[in-house]
Amino acid sequence: MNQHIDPGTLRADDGIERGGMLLHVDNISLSFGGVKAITDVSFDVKKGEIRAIIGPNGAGKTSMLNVINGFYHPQEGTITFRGEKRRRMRPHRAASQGIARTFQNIALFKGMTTLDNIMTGRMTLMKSSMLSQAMWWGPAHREEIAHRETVEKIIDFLEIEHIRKTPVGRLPYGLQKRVELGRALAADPALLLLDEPMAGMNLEEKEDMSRFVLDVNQQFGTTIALIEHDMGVVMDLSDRVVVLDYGRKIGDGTPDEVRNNQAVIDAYLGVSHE
Ligand SMILES: Nc1ncnc2c1ncn2[C@@H]1O[C@H](COP(=O)(O)OP(=O)(O)OP(=O)(O)O)[C@@H](O)[C@H]1O
Repeated sequence: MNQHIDPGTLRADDGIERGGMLLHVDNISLSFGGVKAITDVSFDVKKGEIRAIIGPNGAGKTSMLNVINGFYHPQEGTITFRGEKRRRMRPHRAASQGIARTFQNIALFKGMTTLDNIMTGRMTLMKSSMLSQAMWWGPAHREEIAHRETVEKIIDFLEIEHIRKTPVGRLPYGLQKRVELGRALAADPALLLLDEPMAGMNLEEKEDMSRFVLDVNQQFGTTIALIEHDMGVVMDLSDRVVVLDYGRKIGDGTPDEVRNNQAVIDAYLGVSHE
């Protein structure tokens, strides 16, 4: 059984009510040379919800996550996060503002243990200087103990105590994905971006991961935006779904609304756009 984590150990309340607007994506367009990855896309993410971004291959989903976390800078449009309209910024700023993400291809330190990988997720929250951290001195010592406690709670929550000392490169794929979720969670995100969290998983691993994503959302109250190809998972997990096709938004609504949207059905059946 999952241990309940006291949200008080996590990020301070940002004043946005559950259901209030956490993120606005407004009229975003992004090109790479002549390739238009995203064209005039707008949507929002409400605090506390699970928001899926779906669409066929090459629809612009990963590009959109990269715009949200500051990795790509769109030519047009604006991102407003927690009421603040963003100017150009780097991903580490997004992390310190409370946006964390996982990647399509796992991006963990393979030679490091589960515990150390998850600990790296707390780096952006560490206040003591690099020097005092390196010397394990005074405030740095106390700070590390506090961070370590939170990391241990995350390890309990994700039921990975048995692999806490195992180098992640030795773990099966499904567990590596879970460690990556743990590392993102350790950053104490206000918005958690998951890029295909179930990709490459077998049915049992998918069920486990779905349960953890739901538990993170419900027990931590973390807002989640996820890309996922498995429609069963998307329809089960999400509160609302935005659908992209060839870089444009073609649908937006509850899973039922999206399922019955003719443009979405056509896109998935490969109906011509000419
Ligand atoms: N760094 C880049 N340089 C050039 N083109 C890019 C770059 N990133 C994405 N693209 C192009 O932008 C378009 C959208 O790609 P993106 O990876 O965002 O789609 P996706 O919906 O995530 O696809 P998939 O489901 O296959 O991962 C594609 O045509 C892709 O080739």
